Amino acid sequence: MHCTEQISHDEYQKTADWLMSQTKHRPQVAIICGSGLGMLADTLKCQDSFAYSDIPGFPQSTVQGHAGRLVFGELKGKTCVCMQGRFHMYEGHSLCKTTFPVRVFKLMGVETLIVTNAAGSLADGLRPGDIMIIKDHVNFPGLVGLNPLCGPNDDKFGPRFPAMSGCYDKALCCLAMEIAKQQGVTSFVQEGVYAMVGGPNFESIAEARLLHRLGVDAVGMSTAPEVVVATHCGLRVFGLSLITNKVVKSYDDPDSVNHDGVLEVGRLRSHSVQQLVTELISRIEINNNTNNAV
Ligand SMILES: O=P(O)(O)O[C@@H]1C[C@H](O)[C@@H](CO)O1
Ligand code: HPA
Repeated sequence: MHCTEQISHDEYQKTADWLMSQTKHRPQVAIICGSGLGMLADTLKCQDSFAYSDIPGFPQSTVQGHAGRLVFGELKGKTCVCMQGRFHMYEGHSLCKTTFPVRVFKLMGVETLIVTNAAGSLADGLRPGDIMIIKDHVNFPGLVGLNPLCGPNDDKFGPRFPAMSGCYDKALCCLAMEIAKQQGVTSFVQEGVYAMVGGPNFESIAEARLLHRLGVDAVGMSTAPEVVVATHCGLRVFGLSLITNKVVKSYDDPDSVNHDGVLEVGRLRSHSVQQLVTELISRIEINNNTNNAV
């Protein structure tokens, strides 16, 4: 399923053209909201909003906590587009479909992608409620060939063999840490490595121990394919995980994770996540790459 579906350049372009015919906003920054983090769109001013079901070519969100709405608007002098709801491989979408919006954003002129997610912590120093700035990822599905870039390469988007060594922009990570200092929240903001697993089940204890031994700090079920596609087409990427639970690593630990708990931590930390992302966006430098504006 993942490697056989192909989406033509024209299909991405049609969706981008349709959106640009419906809104006057020309976004420079795109935000993908993780589980329970849809409130990031609430800060946008002068909003134009579209249900995914009304956007030609867009997949549908099926997960609770992912509203399924694309919101355009202004934030601190930047034009943004925000996905209130992302697509996951475990929903049955092909990886081309889960990452479809990223290429549409590229065609609309977006330069910077901000990805957010809910994740479970493996590192002992990461607690529920902490914000982890993603410095790198382990794309487990990608390592076994479940990669949105499988199939014929579209050279108009990027090269056949893109490097991923700098896929999370170092300068943006540093800027976010600096902002965390200025906002006085360093006690719950730190950097780490995110690993994507396929889901939809949470990890077994043996799996959790394996991930821990491999040096993974937090685990989730998304983000890496979006970042791979964004990096391939030259977008600058910033990512953060909201740690919503610790991953159980001991057979003696009676704790157990569930999706409602994940969403609840999102609600509790929404203000801090919003403040960090808002300030980051206000301080991002834009190149005003207008090649795709209509
Ligand atoms: O979209 P994200 O990665 O934030 O969602 C996480 C992973 C699962 O979809 C869900 C589990 O609670 O939250
Ligand atoms: O513990 C987790 N594992 C995988 N994905 C998750 N998303 C939120 N928490 C978790």
